[in-house]
Amino acid sequence: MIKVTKAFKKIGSNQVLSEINLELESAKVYGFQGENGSGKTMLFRAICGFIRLDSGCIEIDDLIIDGNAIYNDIGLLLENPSFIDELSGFNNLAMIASIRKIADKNRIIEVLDKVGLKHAMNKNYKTYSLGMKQRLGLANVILEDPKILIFDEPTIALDQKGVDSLIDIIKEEKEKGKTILVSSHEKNIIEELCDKIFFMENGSLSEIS
Ligand SMILES: Nc1ncnc2c1ncn2[C@@H]1O[C@H](COP(=O)(O)OP(=O)(O)OP(=O)(O)O)[C@@H](O)[C@H]1O
Repeated sequence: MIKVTKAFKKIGSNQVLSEINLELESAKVYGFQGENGSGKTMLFRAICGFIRLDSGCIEIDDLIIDGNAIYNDIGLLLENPSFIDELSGFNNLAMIASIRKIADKNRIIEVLDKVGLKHAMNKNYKTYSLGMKQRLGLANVILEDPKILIFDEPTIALDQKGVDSLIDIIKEEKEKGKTILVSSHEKNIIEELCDKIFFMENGSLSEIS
């Protein structure tokens, strides 16, 4: 369970998160909509512990997320995932997997297959198209089977086949009991996938459905 209580963050004179309250459960998909700059990415970063709130609190499974503690069972896909140019897609994931040793070689191949990149897994990342880079980002998010999955604009640069695999992945992960957060400007994707939809505006959050 993710619990956000009165989360507040100002950067300069800009109120990027304004008294946000949220409770997110497992086995649910939550959609976040809102104009560019409305605060969706900031909220995701705060949940991951990448930015420190000015006030308020974020708790995940009773762990308070602050400068001292982060919850490490989260897979996050940010808008522009970046990997090492000179390594192949496979070796980029293998390097990441070598840190926690949760995913082995077979798991890496399995996720690359799932996102439709198996055929190109030995090619250097720098030769990947934008959509292939986004697919590798997706593979990285699910690689270690995290309990919480956050997808920030996941459809960027994906072709229809890529979008279809993304939808299948999100549905499958929900079935496995994951808590899933998705931001997208594509209304139909949000409506098809999400159990609850939130709208962000100038750092404030409201519930649409
Ligand atoms: N590194 C930063 N330093 C200062 N302000 C920032 C920084 N990153 C984002 N902001 C500001 O925080 C606010 C929220 O931005 P955020 O990236 O969360 O928007 P978003 O809803 O994710 O937008 P988009 O739909 O374009 O992805 C914006 O006003 C933005 O200008």
